[in-house]
Amino acid sequence: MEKRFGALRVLNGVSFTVKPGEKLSLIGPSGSGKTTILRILMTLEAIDGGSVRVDGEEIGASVPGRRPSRGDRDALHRIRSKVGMVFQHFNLFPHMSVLKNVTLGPMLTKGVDKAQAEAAAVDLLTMVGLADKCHCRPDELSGGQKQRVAIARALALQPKVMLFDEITSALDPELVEEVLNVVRRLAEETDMTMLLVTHAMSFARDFSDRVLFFDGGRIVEEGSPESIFTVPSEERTRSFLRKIIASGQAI
Ligand SMILES: Nc1ncnc2c1ncn2[C@@H]1O[C@H](COP(=O)(O)OP(=O)(O)OP(=O)(O)O)[C@@H](O)[C@H]1O
Repeated sequence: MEKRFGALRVLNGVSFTVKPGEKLSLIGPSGSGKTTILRILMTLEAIDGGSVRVDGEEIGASVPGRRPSRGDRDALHRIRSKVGMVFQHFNLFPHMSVLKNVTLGPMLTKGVDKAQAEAAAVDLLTMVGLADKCHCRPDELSGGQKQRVAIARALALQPKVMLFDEITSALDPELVEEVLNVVRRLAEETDMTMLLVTHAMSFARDFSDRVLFFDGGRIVEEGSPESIFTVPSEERTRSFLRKIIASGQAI
């Protein structure tokens, strides 16, 4: 796929396939295009070249000056219904209770009735350890709790693919583990396909079946966590990891 923002070429011939159930991490320097890939998969950004296929649904590049066809819009809609995303800054609805944040999607987009949506939401909130917070509003929660609500909200739509975009970057350090534990459990206990963009290398190493290293809008190297983190073959990967280690982060 290709992606530009104005004159800036953000993704340049990026091509990869993710197997059903695979846990994939996207790592690389700031600005290398990782978040843009997740936003494309979530249908929040259009591509300028190539195509994207999610669970058999394909979308092609947008054509300047041409409105997307009905078929393109339907494919976008079907892809969106298969993909859930958790963002760095939670993006909860601030004026709604935690429970409503989780029930709204299934009720609006899947026509699930209120009682059923609430029962499912309580189960999910229990799973993320927040059953006692159902009637709180987001501003009454810590960052870690908000992020766990955001995970429950994405799961409520029963996605086949979950995208996690730097979900601990906005958290105080002591809250990071409570969120990562939820992701760890999902990775271990479900067969969802999961893509993770992260600067937390030791988590990427534990979590992933495979790691893609990006730089300058391209995949520079891909492989198992062991190969990427212990014997990277590309100098750009080695240089990136040296900087991470020099900053004091464990890998
Ligand atoms: N909506 C936008 N308009 C213009 N430029 C954008 C937009 N979104 C992203 N970019 C630019 O695209 C490039 C890639 O951004 P992206 O957020 O995908 O990188 P990233 O690898 O996720 O970086 P980080 O690790 O800092 O989040 C950056 O140069 C960024 O400034």
